[in-house]
Amino acid sequence: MTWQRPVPTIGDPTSARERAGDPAAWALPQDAAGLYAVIDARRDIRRFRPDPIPDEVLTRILTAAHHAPSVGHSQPWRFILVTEDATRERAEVMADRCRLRQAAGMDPESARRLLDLQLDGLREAPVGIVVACDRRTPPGGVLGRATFPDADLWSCATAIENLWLAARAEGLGLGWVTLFEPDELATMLHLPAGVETLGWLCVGWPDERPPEPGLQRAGWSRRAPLESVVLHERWPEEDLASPTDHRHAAPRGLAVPRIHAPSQRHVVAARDEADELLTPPQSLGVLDRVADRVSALGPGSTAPGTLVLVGADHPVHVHHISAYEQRVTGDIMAAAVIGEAMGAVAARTAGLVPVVVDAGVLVPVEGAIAVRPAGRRGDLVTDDALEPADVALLVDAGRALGAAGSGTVALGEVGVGNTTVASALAAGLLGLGPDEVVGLGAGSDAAMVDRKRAVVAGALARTGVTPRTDPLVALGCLGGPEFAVLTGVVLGAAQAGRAVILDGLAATLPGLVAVRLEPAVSQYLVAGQRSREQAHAAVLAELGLEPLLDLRIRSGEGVGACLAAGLLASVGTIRARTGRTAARP
Ligand SMILES: Cc1cc2ncn([C@H]3O[C@H](COP(=O)(O)O)[C@@H](O)[C@H]3O)c2cc1C
Ligand SMILES: O=C(O)c1cccnc1
Repeated sequence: MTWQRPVPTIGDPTSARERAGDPAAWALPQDAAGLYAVIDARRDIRRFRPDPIPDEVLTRILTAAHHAPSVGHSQPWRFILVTEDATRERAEVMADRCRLRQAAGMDPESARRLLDLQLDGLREAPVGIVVACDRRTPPGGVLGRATFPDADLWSCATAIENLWLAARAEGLGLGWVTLFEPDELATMLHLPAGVETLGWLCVGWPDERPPEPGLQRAGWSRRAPLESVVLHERWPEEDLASPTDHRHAAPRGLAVPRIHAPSQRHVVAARDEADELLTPPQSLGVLDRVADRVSALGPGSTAPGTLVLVGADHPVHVHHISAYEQRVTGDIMAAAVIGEAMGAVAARTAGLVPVVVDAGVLVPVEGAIAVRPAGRRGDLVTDDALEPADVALLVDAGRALGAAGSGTVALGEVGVGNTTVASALAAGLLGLGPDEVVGLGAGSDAAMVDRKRAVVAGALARTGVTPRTDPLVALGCLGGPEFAVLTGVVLGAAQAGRAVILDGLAATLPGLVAVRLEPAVSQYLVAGQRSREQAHAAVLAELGLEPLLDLRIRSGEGVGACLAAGLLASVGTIRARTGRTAARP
């Protein structure tokens, strides 16, 4: 039956249905015209009347500044109000010194114009507002600053713009002066280390009412046409110095057909639908985020599909980097064929069909799909893992496997010694050192961990793989057959519109390789779990994925991915069966 929608009494009362019905209803039509008029009429004011600014007006414009956006809501701005004559006079002297110094380095015409610029506002304006940014919180501690450490300064700049527009609406003039040595200004105002200024704002009743920007009227510069600053899709080719100017060189080698992310329309539709359930929006947390993304792939996309379990042996085993003999790989694969390996059992338990692929197990696995490399196999330290032709072949075979079937695709791997391979590949793809990637695998002791690190270091030194290396080349140098086949599985599944559920480290790296080849693949990836392997967290972070399970799983074989697939399927069922709500009649 249909239930009345529970409307929250706090926060956002609107429903997805209302928002879909009138996406523009958030507008403030009665205010928009005024806002545009103020933006248009804002000027940099350099001449001021000495009349005081009423306190309530000053408070209003400072409030507008304080309501600016800030990175991670850090509110790093500080507004130092300067009214003492002595300080304002010293500031003017400081600015004059800078002006002369800067003019000395200019051509005579530009210098003359700079010298003609009015700076008297520093002394004339009744209030100086020095905007300072308190940068003493380390960037990593502020949401959004770890990646853009200067975002705190930009936040302060947005506060200045708010202040400026509010001042203009009040009829006040504002001039932003940056002709200072920042340290000199900071010293004068006793700013502590770690607090930076963005300059001095002269604020007061204007003694000029310029209809156009002063520098434009003075012939200094003109407003560029809008078309010259709005670019479409990417930086124009003709402006790049050389083809190698691209920061991300297109991967060469295998031609990969383009994969498209699900359309934004479908993503929003999936979220709209979830919003009508008789539960608070996004109440299932990470599961809801993942289910929204997967549901956008179409009906049945959260249903359990297949576990593609790929096994291979590794020449790197000669370096004594696994606690187990190589023949274990074949045993586990044989058990998988008859449904007794843990991964195969986990798949069946979650309603997934196991597909067992022999990608180069020492002794061929009877009953498995054979996709075995034909060429040389190397130990990473003295030779590449795979020849390029085999990489291409294995990726292509994986593609077909990923595309076959419906519902989710879970990734699984078996390969004694492959956590060493996975660590080397992770180090190459992420630019990390051996200490940051090597983990315990199926059970290493300290001496074995040391050998694993030495192998990774040797492999990196020999191949020189970096995050810029063509990812397929990296697979050949540092990967292995199961990594190549699973990369193809990811590409094929994404192309077929199926969600891919990643497992542990070795069954997550193929997701990263595929994303490097085709960025849109990321929209199809689900992190099933975060395993115990050291590098796994870094790889998931690079993919921007939050795992569904974080249980220190170290089974490999796709067990974690299958458990997560079951969870995701449950969420699909829960969503399908939970009552729908409607707006109040
Ligand atoms: C009985 C057994 C079953 C496994 N199933 C998966 N793995 C897991 O451990 C192996 C990688 O660890 P390392 O790099 O330390 O050798 C891979 O086969 C992986 O899937 C297994 C390991 C063992 C021993
Ligand atoms: O991270 C994993 O998936 C893992 C860890 C140990 C052994 N095999 C796999």
